[in-house]
Amino acid sequence: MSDSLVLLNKCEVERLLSYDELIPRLESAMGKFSKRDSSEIIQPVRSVVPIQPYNGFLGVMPSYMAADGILCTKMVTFYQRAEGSSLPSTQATVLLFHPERGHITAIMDGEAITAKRTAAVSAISAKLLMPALSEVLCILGSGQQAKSHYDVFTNVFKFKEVRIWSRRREMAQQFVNDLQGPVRVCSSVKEAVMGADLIVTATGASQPILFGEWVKPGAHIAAVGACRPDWRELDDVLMREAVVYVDSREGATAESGDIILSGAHIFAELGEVINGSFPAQREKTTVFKSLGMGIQDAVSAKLVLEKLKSEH
Ligand SMILES: NC(=O)C1=CN([C@@H]2O[C@H](COP(=O)(O)OP(=O)(O)OC[C@H]3O[C@@H](n4cnc5c(N)ncnc54)[C@H](O)[C@@H]3O)[C@@H](O)[C@H]2O)C=CC1
Ligand SMILES: O=C(O)C1=NCCCC1
Repeated sequence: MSDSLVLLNKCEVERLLSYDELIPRLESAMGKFSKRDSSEIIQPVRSVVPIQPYNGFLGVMPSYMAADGILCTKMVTFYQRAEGSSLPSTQATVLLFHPERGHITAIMDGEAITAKRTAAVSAISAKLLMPALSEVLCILGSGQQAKSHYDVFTNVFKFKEVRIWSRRREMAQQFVNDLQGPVRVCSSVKEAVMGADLIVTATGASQPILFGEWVKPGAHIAAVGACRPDWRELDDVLMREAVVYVDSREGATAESGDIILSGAHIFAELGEVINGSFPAQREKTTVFKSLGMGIQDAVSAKLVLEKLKSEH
């Protein structure tokens, strides 16, 4: 393959990015990030431009991973869409640069990267934090993230039961109709989460939808939505009673309404558990508050490019 600019669309990125290869790379990158060695990784907190009239925002997510030779940025927009809108809520493009020369080497779709790397990171949190015997998976939401989370969780783990809830029952039913495996559609969040061992919250909610009183003690919650300082998915009871893990302390304290507004204490970053500097308190109720990190996009994009090059 020559050194010319690589352009990749969503189908190509989806094809080239496998969870098997992505998960170990994300674990390694998050472990390194949590060591805070700026000669290894530079990743500022996401710059966010609110687009108030349309309930959206533009996020810019640069990162530099010196030892891995990755210089990258993602540009992502997120809009709170009306139910049933044909437009995607999350849209993104990832740029890779030549770290030494500074020119752009690849421009690729970031929607598939965002869907897969977010779900893969939640799978890492589940691997470390969900109860040792986890039989019931519950997903709240039926959009892009719900789908990628369903895919990775049912591939990596074995559940006896999978449940889904979505604001409109027909959206949850549609989600299930498009799948192979058995999934129970639930009529309320309470019905969906009671007794669940692993709960994924992947909604566009800005007010709490998941209440601590419904959550089984010891369950693990991978909280993916509510990525603005005034948005919530989880209530104060859950946030204060659970052991809270985050992807980045700086990101979580700047962007997570669930953390900022509840006053919850952040116990550790996932990377600190991966490093062994903080324990995985699997026997307790745990929340992993995910906001998304530039380095997750960077290692995903690098993997996509490596896979492409290996085919030529
Ligand atoms: N942590 C991370 O790294 C990332 C987080 N996200 C966040 O994940 C969430 C889901 O994103 P996508 O799946 O791309 O969006 P989507 O639009 O495809 O799906 C959103 C789902 O949330 C539901 N929903 C919307 N408003 C709701 C409300 N008020 N109450 C209950 N349910 C509601 C919709 O019915 C839909 O099922 C968003 O909050 C997004 O910002 C997205 C990308 C990465
Ligand atoms: O990390 C990301 O990418 C995103 N996080 C929050 C919502 C928009 C996309």
